[in-house]
Amino acid sequence: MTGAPTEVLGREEFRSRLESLSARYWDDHPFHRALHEGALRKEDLQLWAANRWYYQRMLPRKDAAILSNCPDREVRRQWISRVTHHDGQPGQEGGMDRWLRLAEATGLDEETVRSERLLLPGVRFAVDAYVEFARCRPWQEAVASGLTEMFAPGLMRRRVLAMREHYPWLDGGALDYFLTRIEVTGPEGAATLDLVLTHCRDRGSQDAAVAALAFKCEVLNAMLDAIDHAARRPAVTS
Ligand SMILES: O=C(O)c1cc(C(=O)O)c2c(n1)C(=O)C(=O)c1cc(C(=O)O)[nH]c1-2
Repeated sequence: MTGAPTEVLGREEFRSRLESLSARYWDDHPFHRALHEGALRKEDLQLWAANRWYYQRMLPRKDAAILSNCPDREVRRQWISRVTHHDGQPGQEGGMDRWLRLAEATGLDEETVRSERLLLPGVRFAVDAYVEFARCRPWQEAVASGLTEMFAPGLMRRRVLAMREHYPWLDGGALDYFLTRIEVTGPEGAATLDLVLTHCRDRGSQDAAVAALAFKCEVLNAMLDAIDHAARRPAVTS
């Protein structure tokens, strides 16, 4: 017999296929390595912060797209906190504000970040592809694409330690974005995994979930490729 396998994966096998994609995560990307080794110049940090701003800004819209595609009330009740985490509740600060604080600590002013003058085309294309994926694909796949969060807590912890050590000129509130995310990302990643394991019930949707997570790893790496390329560009001498 030929064709794709159709046997449904057991929960543990499905989980381990998803987790095996940690090998394609962006933790070990050369730009992250340089960031964590203290090898970045101030202007590289600025470029990184200004470009990741676009990711941060689009995350709640990505999550709102998932909500709009999801017919399951219980899932929507659970998912909506991702929108409010980044946007903030009325009158309160959200993740986007904390990211702006980090960007300002690198020496950028808020207007420069918000104007997106420093936004690289490669980062825009990658982030837009992620949001478009959430708009167009079944909600289970879009949720699965967010599973990179399973891999994020350790990376964020390492980053906070490394940034304190190597970039001590960043002021006190600069790392609040990551300190807040570290608390949230672990439980969110576990809840997302449970949703995917529960709601992808046939082999087709299980394979699609694995492919969605691989796609998301590509989105993240494409962002850093673009930033790394721009940051390391040698100065023009003539
Ligand atoms: O700093 C990081 O390395 C990192 C990675 C990721 C990720 O793995 O997608 C997210 C975040 N941070 C993050 O702060 C965040 O809010 C977030 C949301 C999502 C998502 O796909 O919905 N990923 C991530």
